[in-house]
Amino acid sequence: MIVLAGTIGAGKTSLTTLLANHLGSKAIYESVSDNPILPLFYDDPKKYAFLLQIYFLNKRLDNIKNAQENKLDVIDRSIFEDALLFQLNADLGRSTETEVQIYKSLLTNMMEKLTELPSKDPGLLIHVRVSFDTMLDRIQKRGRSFEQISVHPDLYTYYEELNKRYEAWYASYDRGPKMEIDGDKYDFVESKPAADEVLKQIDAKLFDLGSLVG
Ligand SMILES: Nc1ncnc2c1ncn2[C@@H]1O[C@H](COP(=O)(O)OP(=O)(O)OP(=O)(O)O)[C@@H](O)[C@H]1O
Repeated sequence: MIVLAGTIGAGKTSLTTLLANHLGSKAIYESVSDNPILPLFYDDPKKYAFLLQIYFLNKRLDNIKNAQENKLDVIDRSIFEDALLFQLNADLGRSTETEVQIYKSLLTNMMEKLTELPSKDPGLLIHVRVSFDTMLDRIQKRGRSFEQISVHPDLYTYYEELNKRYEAWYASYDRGPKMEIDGDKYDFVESKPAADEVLKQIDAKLFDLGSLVG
């Protein structure tokens, strides 16, 4: 399986669609509109951070189970970023260190159990890197009301810190092969040439890894 990673609004879901169409494989999405906890979390992060994390853990495990048929199936968000988001929430006082520790130990326990699956670790992780300015632009343009800084001014710090932490997170990711896409340079949603270039870069990596043969 191939997994996308990156901050809020980086374009993971769009690239998942593009890539799965290009490879002729299955795209597996985590639906935001069906998520009943997300708007509650944005309204009252302290109350709902832990519940949201458990909700996502359950969904991500489902996604991994669904992506076992074909090594080119694409998941729009990796399970490995959730701990980064949850730790940030704890550092901002929206959850406690005890909750983070319990979450991490549950995650480790569940991931150990997944050894039974043929491909529990991604064959390739693709990080879409965007600058803080691009991130803010995209969140605003997409217009999900609960994600807007104009609605929840505290989100500015949350987004800024999240964007900063992604760099270290990507550098330390070691579950398998990885690559980065420059989401500032290549607007693969708006520009067909940019989309073609990004797909070319991913194809080249998949060839190198032996996941695609020419
Ligand atoms: N572990 C988590 N903890 C808190 N919030 C999360 C977590 N995972 C996802 N979210 C929230 O869920 C929403 C969707 O996140 P995600 O980044 O997966 O999709 P997205 O913003 O639509 O990304 P893209 O535009 O790159 O497709 C965002 O509001 C994000 O903050």
